[in-house]
Amino acid sequence: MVTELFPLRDPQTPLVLKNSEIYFYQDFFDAASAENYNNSLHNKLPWQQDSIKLFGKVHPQPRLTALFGNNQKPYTYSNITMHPHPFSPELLEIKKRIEEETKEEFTTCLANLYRSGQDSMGWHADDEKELGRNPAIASVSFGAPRMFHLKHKTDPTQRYKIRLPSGSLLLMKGPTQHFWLHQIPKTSRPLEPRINLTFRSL
Ligand SMILES: O=C(O)CCC(=O)C(=O)O
Ligand SMILES: [Fe+2]
Repeated sequence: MVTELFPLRDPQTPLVLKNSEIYFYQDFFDAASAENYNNSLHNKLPWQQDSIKLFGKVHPQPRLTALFGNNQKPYTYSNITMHPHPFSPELLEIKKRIEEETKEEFTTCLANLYRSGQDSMGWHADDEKELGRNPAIASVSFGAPRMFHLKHKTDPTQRYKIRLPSGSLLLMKGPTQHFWLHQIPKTSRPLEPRINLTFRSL
C-alpha cells in the first residue's frame, strides 16, 4: 500500500517517516514566480538527453537534463558523467532563496525536464560518494504537478507518495538517502511539462 502524504501546517517540521529528515514547503514560490521560472527555464536552459545503460542495453534517458555548478566538479550518476555549466542569474536567485530558508549551501544544481507524463525517473537514492555523508538535497518543482514516491530500502511496509505542485520545495537531509529510495513514475494522464531543480553540494 502506498500512503499519500500531505503538507504539514508548519513546513519546518519534518514529515513523520522513520530514518529520514524530509521537509515539504507546498508554496515556497508564489504562483506568479513559479509560472515565470517555469517558462523561462524551459526556454533558456541548455537541455540535453543522455543515454543510460540498463541491463546491458543503451536507452535514451526518459527526460532532459542540465547540470550547473559554481565549481568545475563533474557529477556522475547511473554511469552518466555530466559537466556543469555556470549558474545563470535566475538559477542563482533560486539557489539563494533556498539557501536562506534551509540554512544549507549548495554548489551544484541538476535540472530535470519531464516533457510529458511519459517522462520519468526510476527508483534511486542520491547517495553518490561525491555528495558526502547525509547530504542535503533541495528539490524545487515548476509546471505540471507530479507524484514523488518514497520507499524504505529494507522495510516493505513503508511506501509513500507526495504530490509536488508548481512552486513547491522538498528538502531531504540527514539519513534519508541511506534508508530510502525515491522515484517519479510515469503517468498515462496527459500532462504539461514539469521542471525540477535539485540543489546539491559537491
Ligand atoms: O523530479 C524530481 O522531483 C526528482 C528528481 C531527483 O530525484 C533527482 O534529480 O535526483
Ligand atoms: Fe533523486
